[in-house]
Amino acid sequence: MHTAEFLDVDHTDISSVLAGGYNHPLLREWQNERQLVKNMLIFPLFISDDPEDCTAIESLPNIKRFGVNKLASYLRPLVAKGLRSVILFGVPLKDGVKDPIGTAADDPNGPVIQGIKLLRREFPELYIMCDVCLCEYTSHGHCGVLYDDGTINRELSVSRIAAVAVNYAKAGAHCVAPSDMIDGRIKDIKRGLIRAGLAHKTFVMSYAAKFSGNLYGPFRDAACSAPSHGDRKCYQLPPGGRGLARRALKRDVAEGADGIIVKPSTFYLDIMCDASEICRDLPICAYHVSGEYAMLHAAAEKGIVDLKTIAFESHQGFLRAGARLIITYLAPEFLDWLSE
Ligand SMILES: NCC(=O)CCC(=O)O
Ligand SMILES: [Zn+2]
Ligand SMILES: [Zn+2]
Repeated sequence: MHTAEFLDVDHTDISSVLAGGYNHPLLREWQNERQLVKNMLIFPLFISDDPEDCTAIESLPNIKRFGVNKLASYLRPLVAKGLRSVILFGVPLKDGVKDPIGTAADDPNGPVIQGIKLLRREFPELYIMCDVCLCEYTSHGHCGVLYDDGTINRELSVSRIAAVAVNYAKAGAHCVAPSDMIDGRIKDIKRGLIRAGLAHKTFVMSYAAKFSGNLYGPFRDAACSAPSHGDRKCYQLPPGGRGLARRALKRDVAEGADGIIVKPSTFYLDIMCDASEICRDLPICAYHVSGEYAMLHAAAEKGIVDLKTIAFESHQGFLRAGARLIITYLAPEFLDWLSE
């Protein structure tokens, strides 16, 4: 019979042995440059203008759209489990509320302003962020105000978006997060907040590197915000545009952004890494978007991945790439997993 041999090699190369660095569960935790913890999680909330709304979104498993009367009872158990922050998206459902300039975005009786006030009252410790964009509220579904030829009117868009941001801050939002990607809005929002006497207590979180792509579909179902014509490729970044993202990051830091969002997350880890280098003094936030979330769920349902394992693996990747915060639809699951 053949006898297996062991090769007698010189073992003096001690630096080749890495396993001793992670052979114990505690060591594997020590190897994390950043540990995923509950205070990093920001949970997106869709609030509609039907106060009694409680609608499941088919393409976004486990996520519902709520009216203001249904929000508190849904959130209370999550806050009790350690949820520290939410980001609000308004969804106007009523006929005739959308117009070319997104008037409904900061309607004092609209879902976002009413939602801010309710959450501040019901959950004094909860940090309230507001997505700021016009696309949910414009009749054409674009993120800004348009010229007659359908292109973005930058000046009008930015001044409208800045007004909306200031009105959210006036209503009590702790943080405004403009997601429109129209040039120059950070500067104008910051100036508007200073003029309103709110800049010292309002965090401006810029979606500085938001890429146009195929991952926002379920969100558009939830927020009813698909553009009625054209696409967003002239203001959101092209997926290959790493250089453009670096320029946008530098620009938004120079305009006074307090924090930076990279969106989507999984396919843009190089951008997160760039952001943590370019914006090293600011917290970087990854946005694990609706399409990424829906894909993980679909793969888990098919038995291709285990949801919990893949959730930790993907979100750990964002932290490794430089993110410190994560906007994620998986926040409720993570609150349970991190309590185990
Ligand atoms: N401003 C938010 C989006 O554009 C979409 C996010 C998502 O797909 O989850
Ligand atoms: Zn938008
Ligand atoms: Zn958006």
